[in-house]
Amino acid sequence: MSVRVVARIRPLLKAEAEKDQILSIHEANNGKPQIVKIPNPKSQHEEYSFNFAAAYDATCTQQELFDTEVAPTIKHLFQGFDVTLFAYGVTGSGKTHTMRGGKSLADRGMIPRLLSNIYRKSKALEKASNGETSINVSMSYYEIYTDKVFDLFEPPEKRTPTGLPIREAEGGKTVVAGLSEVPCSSLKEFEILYDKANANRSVGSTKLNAESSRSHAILCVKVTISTATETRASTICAIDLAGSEDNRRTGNVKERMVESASINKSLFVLAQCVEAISKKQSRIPYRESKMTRILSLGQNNGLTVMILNLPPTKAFHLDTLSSLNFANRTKKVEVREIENEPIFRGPPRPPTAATTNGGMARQPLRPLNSAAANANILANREAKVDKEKPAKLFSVYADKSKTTATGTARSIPQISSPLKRSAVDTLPSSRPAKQSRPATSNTSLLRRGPPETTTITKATLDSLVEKKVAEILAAREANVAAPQPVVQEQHATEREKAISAEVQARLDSIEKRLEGQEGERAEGLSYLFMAKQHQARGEDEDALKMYELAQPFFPDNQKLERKVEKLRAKLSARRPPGRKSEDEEAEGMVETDAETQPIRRRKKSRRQEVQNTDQSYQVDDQEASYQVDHREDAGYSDHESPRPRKKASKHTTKSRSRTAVRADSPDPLVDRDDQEAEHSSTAMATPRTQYLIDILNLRNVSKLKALNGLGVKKAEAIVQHLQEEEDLQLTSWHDVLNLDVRGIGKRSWEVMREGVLA
Ligand SMILES: Nc1ncnc2c1ncn2[C@@H]1O[C@H](COP(=O)(O)OP(=O)(O)OP(=O)(O)O)[C@@H](O)[C@H]1O
Repeated sequence: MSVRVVARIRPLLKAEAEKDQILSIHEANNGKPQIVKIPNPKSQHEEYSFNFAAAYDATCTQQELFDTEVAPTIKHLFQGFDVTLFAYGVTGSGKTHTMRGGKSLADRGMIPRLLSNIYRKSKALEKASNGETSINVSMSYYEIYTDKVFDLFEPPEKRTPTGLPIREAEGGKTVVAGLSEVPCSSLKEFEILYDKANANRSVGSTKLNAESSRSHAILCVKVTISTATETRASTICAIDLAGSEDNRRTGNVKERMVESASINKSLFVLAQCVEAISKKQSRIPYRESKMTRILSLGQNNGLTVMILNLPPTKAFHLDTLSSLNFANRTKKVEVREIENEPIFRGPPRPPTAATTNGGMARQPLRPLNSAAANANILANREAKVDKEKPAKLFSVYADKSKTTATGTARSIPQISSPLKRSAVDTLPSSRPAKQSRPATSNTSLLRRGPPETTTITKATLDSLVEKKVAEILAAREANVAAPQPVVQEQHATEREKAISAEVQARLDSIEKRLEGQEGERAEGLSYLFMAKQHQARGEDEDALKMYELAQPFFPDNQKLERKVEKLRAKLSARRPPGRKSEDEEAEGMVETDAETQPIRRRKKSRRQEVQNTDQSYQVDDQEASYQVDHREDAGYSDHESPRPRKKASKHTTKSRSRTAVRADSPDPLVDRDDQEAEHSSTAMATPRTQYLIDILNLRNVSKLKALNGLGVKKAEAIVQHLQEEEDLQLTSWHDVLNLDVRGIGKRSWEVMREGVLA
């Protein structure tokens, strides 16, 4: 099934005038309001039509939106399906209002209403089953701020600068390691917890929104239903994305610009992912931003609902058009509806450290041997007895149940992830997903049991660490999960069980180093992405600022230095720059830099096409989509909101392949014609190059074989060559090209590199 996309137009704000409204909602052929119309910014008498699953105008209340869009998903949640609910839109369009809402009963957003509903349904089910069914609710809440993940249940002062690492888990899911998961058994508890966590969220003031979210916030609510025979857990994730921003209008200062660059970059990558999915491309660039890795749109299982928030006025004209185009593509993204499997109970066995630890957000349940399942159930029971159940108080919502005392967020027991290895690690957990954790935590960094007392030699330690690093690199290379716990549980050997705290500490430090480097580089790359976007729109001053911000991250990059010099010269030669007209912005093509010329040519010819099809703005879904996509190609792909560059169908082969390389490259520094930047021995390796280097340094035939265009013989020849040069450690692309392996030339290395993330 596809992502359900619904549009919501927010009401006019005080400072906005009625005459400036540009959006209207219309009925589709089925008589339901589903169509959003917006004028062509260049020709007001023309309109574009976008057809969604539903469209809500400014009169839509929070209750109405919840009843029609969110409440139906709760049924699926209780049936064992995961659900993703996310709000998308430009800054100030109403995302936070929709998801979190205000304090009054009527203003409450989707999230508090969702929780209210979950608790109400849980109580009804428990009651109807005469106590045979028990339902536990727990949650994690985190933000992605400047491409780093922070636990919102932790106070900001406890944050580490690099944030929490994210990892691939089973089934391609992405999980955040070290995240708190907090049991929360009543609406009142939730309110306290949620308010406190929201106070930790990064919010700032811009000219477009006094309380602008500077981060993407992700709340994951896990509902675990246990009966006498089985336990099943499913998760609903409610995501309030930060909005894209036009920094000429936000009035952002340097700090805000940094946040903005990161927000825009992640949304840009999201748009690229959606485009790649809708075009059924083999490579979806999820990995280029943490938000897209976590959201994994199109990779996640379960229902996905996107609420497209739209500001009604023409001040946001181009942004709104961009959002509508994005949403139009998103509705074509297919998601798999896969039920989380229950865990059946079997003969009991005592709980082990691993079965009472482990567990991460959105971890799917997997069938297990009954012993493992039972161990956890036993642990759950014990946990229940031990745990002081927080008192409940319902007063605000329509929930029927009544309780008396209130708890505070502090009093809520907080189960920290096993990855943190805190004191609570030894506590039994109520999380059934942990049943699927291995009894031994030896072969994956995702699992960490309490320190074993067994002593092992330094050589063993080194070999274990090496093995672990090799696994991480292999998992990255193949873009798949690390070896799976269930299998490991069955095949664990005694020696592996002896992994000690010392090994874990060393692994931690290696991981931290890797994550830290990636984080810094990602930040630098986000400036480059922004710079490129600005430059493509002819916003040279902003582009220069972004390039300058990127410079410290790429200190020896001559290509970047040349760009900065060139832009400075261009700007100083220019008269004082005036603001461009909206028409020019829509064209987005005032740039004279050779780099953007292919796009300018493309747009011109496409604009021509639009002229020929202008008369047919159809309401019909298919046609509307076609028209929109078609027109979007005609010149709306480069306005404020980040958009991927489009491939042209009417170009020479040369220009097409050039564009394709750009779209495909994760690194703006390595456009095909710019590769000298990487060929320099001092340049930083791009992610793909780095992966290739890592694999080569491992000297592992099977990992090399997995790369594109490389047969066994060549892989063996490379490894043999590297083994002969025992001390050789490759550090750059230049080193790779200098390898003198028979039959492997520059082109072969390039093909291998391209195959790394494909
Ligand atoms: N449906 C609505 N009804 C009433 N007011 C709304 C509605 N939607 C948005 N608003 C108001 O519009 C303003 C901007 O909304 P909000 O902060 O939710 O935007 P946002 O999209 O989350 O922005 P950002 O991305 O900058 O965080 C707020 O003052 C909010 O109260």
